[in-house]
Amino acid sequence: MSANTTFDKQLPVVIGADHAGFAYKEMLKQQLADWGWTVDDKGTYNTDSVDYPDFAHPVASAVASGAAAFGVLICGSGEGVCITANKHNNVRAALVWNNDVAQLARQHNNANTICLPARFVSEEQAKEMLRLFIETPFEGGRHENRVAKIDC
Ligand SMILES: O=C(CO)[C@H](O)[C@H](O)[C@H](O)COP(=O)(O)O
Repeated sequence: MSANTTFDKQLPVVIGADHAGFAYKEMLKQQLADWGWTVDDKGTYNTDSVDYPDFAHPVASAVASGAAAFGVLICGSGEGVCITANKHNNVRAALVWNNDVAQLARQHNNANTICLPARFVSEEQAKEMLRLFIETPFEGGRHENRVAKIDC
């Protein structure tokens, strides 16, 4: 399986998770490295109970500043990290739970951060959704103006 990209491969991918997403983060880090990405891991680094904003904010900051090509966030439902990341201007974090949503988040929303629900999808599903997210380009057209209106 390849992962051709629509993102800038000169930049690292930034990744973060809470305790519920830790195992998936480790698995996805390896997958991203196998696809040729440099990965900037913002934690957490074990399964001790933690607060998801402590990891979602650093990931979102790296995406917002342009230091990262895109962000990957994982928690139990994906909701906490997604809500947190979307507080940052220039971050379009998408909660992705199936393959179609992974593609639509890129095609229609030009999402630059993928949020995955570790407690509700398998590791294989998570990998495939990440691959589709990376490989799917933004469609532009009628979506350009809508995306431009998101930040406030
Ligand atoms: O933020 C979340 C819910 O929106 C995440 O799913 C967290 O991982 C979850 O709340 C953690 O739950 P726990 O009972 O503290 O493990």
